[in-house]
Amino acid sequence: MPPPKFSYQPCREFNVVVLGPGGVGKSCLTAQFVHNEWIESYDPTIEDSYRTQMSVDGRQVVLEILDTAGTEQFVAMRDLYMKTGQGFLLVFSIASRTSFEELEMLRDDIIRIKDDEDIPIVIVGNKADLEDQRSVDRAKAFSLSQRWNAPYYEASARTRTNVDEPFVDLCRQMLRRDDTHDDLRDDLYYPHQRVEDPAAKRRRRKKRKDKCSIL
Ligand SMILES: Nc1nc2c(ncn2[C@@H]2O[C@H](COP(=O)(O)OP(=O)(O)OP(=O)(O)O)[C@@H](O)[C@H]2O)c(=O)[nH]1
Repeated sequence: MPPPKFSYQPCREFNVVVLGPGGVGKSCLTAQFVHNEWIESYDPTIEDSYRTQMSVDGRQVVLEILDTAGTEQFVAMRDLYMKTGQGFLLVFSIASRTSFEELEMLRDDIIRIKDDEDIPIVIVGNKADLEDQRSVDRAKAFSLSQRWNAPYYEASARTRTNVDEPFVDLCRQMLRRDDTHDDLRDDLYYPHQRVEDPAAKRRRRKKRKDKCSIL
């Protein structure tokens, strides 16, 4: 019998930033995702970070999640974390039209600061349990999602509905982007070499990504 084949899958680490206006449920979504806990009280965030590990399509991913402040007085740090973020969860409340309208400006800032139109973004309409208070039509949110080419999820941190899905989707986008950039880097390293020994390629990639530690 031939020996089993092992394919090396390095662990990836990504910085995720959770953005959105104040009170839309960014902290609650993050706490549900990371710790499976529901927070009833409202305590405006200044900045909290979480580290968590997950498996996406069989690949190990470590996420450094930054839960940011939605309240105006704390937004001065925005430029800094937009620079370091590799994926963004843009959260609004389906019960607040203004929170939805504010997302446009946030995305513009991300694109301006990162100088890149193709950044991994997922839009989350939170508080979906408050259907009777809905003031943002699903169709409106979907049309934004199409315009930005960013997936849209309706979620409820309260009922833990669609809490994991946006994070997983964002991971997939970041992994895809990382893989593409790897291939581009490989072409730069070996401009004349069309076919590289696959084992050498794997060793080189392993060197680049071995920084990831298991939590
Ligand atoms: N009904 C309902 N309430 C929610 C949901 N998510 C959060 N809340 C409530 O909304 C309030 C604000 O939630 P937070 O998670 O603190 O909001 P935030 O976006 O982090 O707010 P800032 O820290 O000011 O940016 C809290 O009282 C939560 O209990 C949800 O899915 N449904």
